[in-house]
Amino acid sequence: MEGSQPQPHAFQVYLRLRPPIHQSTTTTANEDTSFLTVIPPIPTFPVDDEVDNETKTQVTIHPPSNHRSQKIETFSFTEVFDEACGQAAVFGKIVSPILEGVLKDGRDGLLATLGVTGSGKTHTILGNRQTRGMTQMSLDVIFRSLSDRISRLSESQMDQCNDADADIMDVDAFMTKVTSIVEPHQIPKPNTFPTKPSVESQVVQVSGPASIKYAILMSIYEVYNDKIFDLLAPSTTTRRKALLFKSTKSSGDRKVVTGLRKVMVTDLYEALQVLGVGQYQRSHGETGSNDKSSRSHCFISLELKKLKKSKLDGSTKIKESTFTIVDLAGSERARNAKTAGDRLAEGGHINKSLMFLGQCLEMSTTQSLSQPSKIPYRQSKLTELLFTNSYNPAAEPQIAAIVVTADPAGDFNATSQMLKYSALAKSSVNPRPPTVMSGRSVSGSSLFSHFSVASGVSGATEEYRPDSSMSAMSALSVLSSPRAMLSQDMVNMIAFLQRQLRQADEKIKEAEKRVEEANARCLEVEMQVREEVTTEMEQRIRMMEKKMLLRLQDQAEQEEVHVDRKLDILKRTLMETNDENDRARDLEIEEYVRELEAENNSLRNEVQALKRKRANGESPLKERSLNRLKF
Ligand SMILES: Nc1ncnc2c1ncn2[C@@H]1O[C@H](COP(=O)(O)OP(=O)(O)OP(=O)(O)O)[C@@H](O)[C@H]1O
Repeated sequence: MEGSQPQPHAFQVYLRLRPPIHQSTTTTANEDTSFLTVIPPIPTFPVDDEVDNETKTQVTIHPPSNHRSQKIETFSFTEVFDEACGQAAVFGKIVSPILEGVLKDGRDGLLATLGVTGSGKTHTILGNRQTRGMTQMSLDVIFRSLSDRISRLSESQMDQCNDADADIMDVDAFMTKVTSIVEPHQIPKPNTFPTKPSVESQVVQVSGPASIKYAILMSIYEVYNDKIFDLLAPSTTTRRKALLFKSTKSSGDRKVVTGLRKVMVTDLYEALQVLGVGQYQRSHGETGSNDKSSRSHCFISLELKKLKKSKLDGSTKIKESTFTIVDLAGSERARNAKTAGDRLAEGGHINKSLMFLGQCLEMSTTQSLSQPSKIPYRQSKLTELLFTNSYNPAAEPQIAAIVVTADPAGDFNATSQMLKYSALAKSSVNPRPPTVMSGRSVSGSSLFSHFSVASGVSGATEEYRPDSSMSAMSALSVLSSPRAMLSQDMVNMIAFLQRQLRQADEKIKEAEKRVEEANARCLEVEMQVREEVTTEMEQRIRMMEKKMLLRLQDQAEQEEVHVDRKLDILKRTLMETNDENDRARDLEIEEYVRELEAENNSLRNEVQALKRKRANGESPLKERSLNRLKF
């Protein structure tokens, strides 16, 4: 499964310890000021032939007794080089494999040193008066390996491979130009560079027909206050022009430093001349921590142009590979460095860029190389320069190594901080207070002779008892004296701890399996309960529906009876109303009839009376009354 594979890391990260140089006047020869211990390789049980039992990969740091945290931390690296390791050993283990990749496979290579100020970064990269650094040894190996294949670029070839607006120059023209600006005596002479250690045995066999040639271009630049400056283009004015880091037409997605001066060199002597100019031009300064402290991140770039002539049309195909050597400025604490003004501002820029580098390194140990977008390397010029080409998706990733340098007797806080973000893995333990074990109290002198480990989820506790008679005090002195040789007892104890860890691991896995099974069972039960609840609910709903229907029917019937009753009342009321009306009308008619009859009677009487009067010959007035009656 892809996710479970260990992720490839952008860098191999090595740790190199600096030997003590100046014995403090207040420190006696026996007094041990070191807070750092290299853990001897743990023998594998049973002995595994494939495991390199000589390679040291871990260190522990023990805080000074007055430090607020007494946590003992362990850091893992690709390999740890102790104080006794010289330049040749470091070169052989770290740089030789990179050079093989560059010379044989045409890959890009990167070597960088990282560490607190004064921890030995520049010493590793450039050496000192007596010893060569990785740069001189690399140049020596490159020229020895390519010897009679070294060539110069023709004008047209220069145009062909100049993708970054570079100022490509022959070394003679370059030295003439430089010495017209800089006093020649100020530039370190190549013959003052040491010749030791020798690298004759490290020569890389380059295969292919002898017609394949190589041209070598050298450029040196620095990142100072987050700006890139060319160290091979000395200026007559104090104002230097910063260079751009960008992608060009021919470089595609890959970013390159544009406008750089690139000097064509054909042998070690010429290369050392160019290196001398770069070293002279680099920003240095005196600080409280280092009297010749690097105040910038210096990049030395060696471009190998592989020239292959076509037999068909005589044109030259150019394949490029670059080996970049980086001497980073050291992180520093202003209080220790006793800096002010420009130096303080430089220190701020240095620390900031190193903080970003730390973030990128930490993330690159947890991220897959296939997810480069998640590494925040665009935060500073330094991280962009270091990481952009490591993650170049268009090309094979470069072979990259970081050498973290540390002074075991230097600044504890700064060094532990540096180890924290550069280590490939880390763990820590807090010295434990007296513990109650198996019903017995373990305290004081027996704390170290009885070592307890809670094993796995069951909480069972196993005890470690040393085979030999190592006393609590001697165990204590081993733990507090990092430089002391670790006894067989300690090795046994570590092996015992490893066994315990393995057991705990197995128990954790078993417990995880059980939790998974329990989860599955829970899920099953949950499904069953859900089904039962659903069925019961459906039954209840059906019953409720039935009840509701019956109640509605009841209601409807009652309504009907109620309405019928109302209708009856209405009918009755109507009928009663009609009867009363009829009776009233009849009475009225009767009354009217009676009135009419009365009037009739009175009229009849009047007619009788008139008739009688007429018969008796009475007046016309009386006749008129008679007419009215006729009418
Ligand atoms: N492995 C070593 N063997 C011998 N001397 C060493 C070693 N490492 C460092 N030194 C010496 O320690 C001193 C400080 O080392 P160096 O200048 O390389 O530190 P640095 O990490 O580059 O510091 P800065 O970041 O301030 O430039 C120098 O005198 C150097 O020669």
